[in-house]
Amino acid sequence: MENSQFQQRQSSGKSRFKRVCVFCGSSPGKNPSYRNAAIQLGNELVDRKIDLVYGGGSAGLMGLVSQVAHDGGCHVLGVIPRTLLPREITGETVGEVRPVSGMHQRKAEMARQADAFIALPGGYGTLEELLEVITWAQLGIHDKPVGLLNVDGYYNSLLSFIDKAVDEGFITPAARHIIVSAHTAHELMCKLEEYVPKHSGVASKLSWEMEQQLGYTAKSDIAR
Ligand SMILES: C/C(=C\CNc1ncnc2c1ncn2[C@@H]1O[C@H](COP(=O)(O)O)[C@@H](O)[C@H]1O)CO
Repeated sequence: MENSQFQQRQSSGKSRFKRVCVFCGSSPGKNPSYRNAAIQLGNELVDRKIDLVYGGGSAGLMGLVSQVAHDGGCHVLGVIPRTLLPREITGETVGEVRPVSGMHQRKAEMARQADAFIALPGGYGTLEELLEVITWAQLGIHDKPVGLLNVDGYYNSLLSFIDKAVDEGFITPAARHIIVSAHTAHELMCKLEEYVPKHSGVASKLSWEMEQQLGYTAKSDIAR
């Protein structure tokens, strides 16, 4: 994008993204900086008028980011597998709740709805969601930006591992570029606004068997 266009958007509080998907811990984590980062990310979404899609519920960091975005006037969409719908499991979801039939459908629906992805600190669920959208980008299923909020170096060891995989020839340098990381929500949002994909998907624009299995037959739904 032209630099002047970018500066214009920045100063008008507008973003290139209409809706961002946030993956994050269903636990708050021990370090208060994780909770602060979730709140700051929520505030960034509010400032930039970006809607939120996430895994639903009020648990951990998920609850914080969704509450801040909702309180600030953003539309919040929680995508929840029906089995997790009872409130005693995930807690109350603010905004709109979209029940889906399972975990795979949840990830596909979140991906379809979002223009970009951001991972805050989290555990297995967060890692799985993050690595899946990175893999989909590598394959050319989508070219949406993927951001990693590396709060207090939480993801340093993951990034080192990925760099090792590049050195060892398992990940291409272009695919390494898929991950945009930063230490603060503001810095990350600025980088994502400017992100231009460098990788060339091996099978982009194909009608993906996976999408069909998941019930999304429209080719461009996720790739938009
Ligand atoms: C099932 C239990 C608690 C409720 N847990 C979740 N509620 C909503 N979304 C969840 C839950 N667990 C995982 N997710 C999804 O994965 C990410 C968080 O996983 P993590 O392992 O905590 O990092 C999150 O982005 C959600 O989409 C009782 O055990």
